[in-house]
Amino acid sequence: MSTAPAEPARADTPVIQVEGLGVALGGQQILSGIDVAVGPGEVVALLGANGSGKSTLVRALLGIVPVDSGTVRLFGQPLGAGVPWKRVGYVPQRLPAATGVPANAIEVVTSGLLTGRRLRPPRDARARAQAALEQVGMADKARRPVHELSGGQQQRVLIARALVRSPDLLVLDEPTSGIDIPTQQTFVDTVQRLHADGATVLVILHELGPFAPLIQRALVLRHGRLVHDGAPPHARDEHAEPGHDHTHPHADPETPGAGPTITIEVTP
Ligand SMILES: Nc1ncnc2c1ncn2[C@@H]1O[C@H](COP(=O)(O)OP(=O)(O)OP(=O)(O)O)[C@@H](O)[C@H]1O
Repeated sequence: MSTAPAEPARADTPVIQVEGLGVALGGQQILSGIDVAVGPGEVVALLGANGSGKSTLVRALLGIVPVDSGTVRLFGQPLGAGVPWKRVGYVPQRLPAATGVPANAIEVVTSGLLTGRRLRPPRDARARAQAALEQVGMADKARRPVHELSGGQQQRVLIARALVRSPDLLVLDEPTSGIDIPTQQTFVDTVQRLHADGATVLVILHELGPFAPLIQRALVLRHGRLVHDGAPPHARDEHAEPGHDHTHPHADPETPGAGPTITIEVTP
């Protein structure tokens, strides 16, 4: 088989391009028929009820779970060694508070600078990692073992680990859950700065919350299918209060693509 050189990505090449994506896990179809393209510089929220497949979609995009059907391209390259992974930052869903990770915060953040086979971090890694910790308000905890940190602090370390790469594509799985409000705002400001520098952001959110001013477009999943791709829904005022933790779109399940009438309900 010939191995043609990868085509250089054009400026208008979608950063994320998904066609006919299907994922099955444990014998169960989790995602079906997902088509979506995210262009350079877009900030897109991924919404949907618990179990609708948001994390699975993000994990499939990043090659963490296998794709059963369809294709995924990042920066114009099919998933695999051709993807410029160095340009991708990922913040996974929050770790449980008590993990046995035998590393301190700055070591975890520095690991964000290791890519591919390169096991030696760049010379300025320490300074960059310290600066990233500062951006999430954790500079004073750089040498604290991660397992001694609270769940919210561990999440901030994972965010710093993604930020230290100065990613062109930042993918976040519920990044602000378990983080106090002032820190959430600091983090949103940081994402805003990355966006202003041209980064593309895909963020799974339970509710738009402090991210609302940044979100230009929302994708809503329901039972593993995309039912909305367009304007972000408005939070219902009477439900949009702290302490409410369940989010789901109000789309008719039989009418995919129901459009801007979708609202987010946040129930106690
Ligand atoms: N490794 C797996 N094996 C089998 N089923 C899985 C696996 N991972 C996820 N699932 C199932 O896939 C469905 C979608 O899960 P996923 O975590 O993607 O949903 P989600 O929308 O991110 O939910 P949440 O908001 O609760 O994080 C769920 O029914 C889940 O139980």
